[in-house]
Amino acid sequence: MSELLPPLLLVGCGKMGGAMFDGWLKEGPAPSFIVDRHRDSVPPPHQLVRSLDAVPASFRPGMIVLATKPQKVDAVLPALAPFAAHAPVLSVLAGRTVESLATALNACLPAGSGAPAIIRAMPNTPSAIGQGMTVCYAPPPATSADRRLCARLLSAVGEVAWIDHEDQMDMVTAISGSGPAYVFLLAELLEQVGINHGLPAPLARQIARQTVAGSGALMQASGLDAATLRQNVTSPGGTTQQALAVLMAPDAWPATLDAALAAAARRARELSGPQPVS
Ligand SMILES: NC(=O)c1ccc[n+]([C@@H]2O[C@H](COP(=O)([O-])OP(=O)(O)OC[C@H]3O[C@@H](n4cnc5c(N)ncnc54)[C@H](O)[C@@H]3O)[C@@H](O)[C@H]2O)c1
Ligand code: PRO
Repeated sequence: MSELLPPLLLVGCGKMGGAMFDGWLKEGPAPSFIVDRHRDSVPPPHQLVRSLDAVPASFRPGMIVLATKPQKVDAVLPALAPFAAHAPVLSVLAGRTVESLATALNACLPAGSGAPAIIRAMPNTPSAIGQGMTVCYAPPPATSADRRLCARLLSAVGEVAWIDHEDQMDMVTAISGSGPAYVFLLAELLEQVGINHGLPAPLARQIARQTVAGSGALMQASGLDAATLRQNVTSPGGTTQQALAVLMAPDAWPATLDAALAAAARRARELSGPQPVS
């Protein structure tokens, strides 16, 4: 039997925190506290509370996971600080830099406290089914033990990669953090175009969904390059070639995706520091 994941203090259990927690539940973390205003329940032995003030001061998490919206995080830092004095913080906030978060957290700690260990990570929602992709950045004072613990937690919900340069995180966010949304949009558009061209709606939905899901599964199972898999579909002089000539024109998908990812990365940079409360 695999070793239990350590006790967690998860602050924010919405779409992303919830996706990770649902994945961790399959591995069985040690009894943990989940702080969230909206989630209805968590299975025992874990405890759901509405505010950090309800977490016993004696609780010693192995890892604190911060997954509130960037606009909400500064409000939770004063109550989080006593726990952060004893455990590393894994932040999944888009944009917010380690230095900015450390400065804000430090301001809540008693004078003379050591600098908090903060690991910045960008996961994605397929973590809920163990198919996530998380990229991590862990500068000192995070230790190699903190990195190992973080890798253990995140590898329980998918693949993990590390970067040494924090400025790469904004493009990572644009690609793998936001990426599932682009894939789901593709499924939506395939379905809608099918309907617009006269297909029955249930059929359009079925073929769009299974095409996206099956293509992802094939890419993973085969290990082949995406370009090879694309070429395997593209018969010379056939139908796919005609569609790809439209999509691959320089001013079509290449330019559109470049602009879209640049916009997402720009927004991540805007979120690098404390945000106005919304
Ligand atoms: N959604 C994604 O695909 C995704 C991917 C990667 C990273 N992220 C990051 O994850 C974070 C959360 O995003 P989300 O989409 O899950 O948002 P969300 O709104 O679904 O979840 C945030 C949760 O935090 C809770 N919360 C906020 N303030 C609180 C407080 N003071 N006390 C207790 N609970 C509080 C809310 O109840 C909510 O359930 C963001 O920082 C985002 O950048 C999201
Ligand atoms: N969802 C978050 C956002 O849209 C971060 C990546 C995916 O900001």
